[in-house]
Amino acid sequence: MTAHSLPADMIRAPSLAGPHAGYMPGFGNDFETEALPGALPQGMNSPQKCNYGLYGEQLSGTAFTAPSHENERTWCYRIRPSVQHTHRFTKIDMPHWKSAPCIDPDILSLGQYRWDPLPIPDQPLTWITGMRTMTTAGDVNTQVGMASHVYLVTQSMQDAYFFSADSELLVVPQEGRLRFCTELGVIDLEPKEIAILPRGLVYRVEVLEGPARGFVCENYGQKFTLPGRGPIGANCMANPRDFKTPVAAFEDREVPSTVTVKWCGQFHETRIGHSPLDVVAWHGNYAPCKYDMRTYCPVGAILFDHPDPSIFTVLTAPSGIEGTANIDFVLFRERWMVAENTFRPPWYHKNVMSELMGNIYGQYDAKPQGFVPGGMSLHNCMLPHGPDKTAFEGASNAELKAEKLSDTMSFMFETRFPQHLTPFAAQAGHLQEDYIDCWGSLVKKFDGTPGVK
Ligand SMILES: O=C(O)Cc1cc(O)ccc1O
Ligand SMILES: [Fe+2]
Repeated sequence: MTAHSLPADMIRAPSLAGPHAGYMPGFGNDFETEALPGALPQGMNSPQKCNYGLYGEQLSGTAFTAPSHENERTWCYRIRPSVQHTHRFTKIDMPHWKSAPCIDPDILSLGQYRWDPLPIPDQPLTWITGMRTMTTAGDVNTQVGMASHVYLVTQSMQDAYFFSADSELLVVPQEGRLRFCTELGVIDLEPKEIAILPRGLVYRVEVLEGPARGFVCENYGQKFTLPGRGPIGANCMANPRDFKTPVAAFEDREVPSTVTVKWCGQFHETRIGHSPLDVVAWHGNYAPCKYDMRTYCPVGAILFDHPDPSIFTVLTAPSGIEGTANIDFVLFRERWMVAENTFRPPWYHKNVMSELMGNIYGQYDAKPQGFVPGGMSLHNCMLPHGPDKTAFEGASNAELKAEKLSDTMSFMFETRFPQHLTPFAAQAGHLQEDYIDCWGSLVKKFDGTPGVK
């Protein structure tokens, strides 16, 4: 038997050309792809015998009976069925990867918080051991809410694989380049891109350029989807064709390996004698993808006022309450500011939703200092926030000519649930103890007399 190891001997479907040869365009499309000719059954899912001696297996991402437009599943044709990749589990400790509910009565999550970038430590850290949970919200057992993490990765996973039964992972790199070798193909990821790794998908993470740091939104609930654009129409914001799903690629490798599974907030390990990335062909709409945020087409104020930041939603994960997301992923990227007679930065705000922000690069308009690349902030449910003193005074007195906000990319994970700080986030040396002082020097201008102050 020949051994095909990823990425050196990666087997690609030969039919795709162009700059994205390893990827297929579209969001949630019904894709089909095969790494060996004729491996994918045509016209049916379950032939009596599959070509190449492959096993047919369905991966269900939604309930069988979910409405057709939301129903997601993928048919995999693989060297071994998954039951041979995951059995006889042993519980293992992963002390820094927490799940909701993770509420410590001694930790005050009520507040506005900001963190400097997490320093990358000297010790070797993989995708699993390098995950540092900052906040949790909702409940992993009832499949509502989310967790936010920072990943610090210095080492590739070797003969080691992972899947989360708890969650879909939205990955937002900030530094370094990673390769996700998944059951359904290979995704290379770098800053300015994001990836979505579906619940249950098995993968290994390699470091292409390290160290790697970034943010993860772990979504316990319904899958991320594109927001409705309403009157904006059929174009702009995130366009479906800019999402890229990898073509089929497989490994036929017989080596002692481990599979780590996250299940109901706990970690378990299973030992097997081969690579589980053995899907030779697949078809369906439940698959990983990546998206280049430079293709996000922002729509905003072209005459006056500052619209709600929901105008910049890239992806939304519904909660079951219409218009009230389990999670919105919102992008603040470079754009023109042209609004007349307007205070242009984000306004002061109290929000029923809780807002966790991260800076990928550059300067965020509401916080010219302190919110730095790799840093994060949390404005929890109904906790006031807004421009700091410098941003307020600057924007209140600026000449309102057309201005390009260049060299800037920040994002927000916004959830309907309060977010609770983990012990790590509350005690970390990179927590900025003086964050709230950024509003302390805002002066009272009101003196009872009319007129612009
Ligand atoms: O800066 C923030 O915290 C997020 C935010 C963005 C925006 O455009 C309006 C309000 C708001 O809170
Ligand atoms: Fe806000």
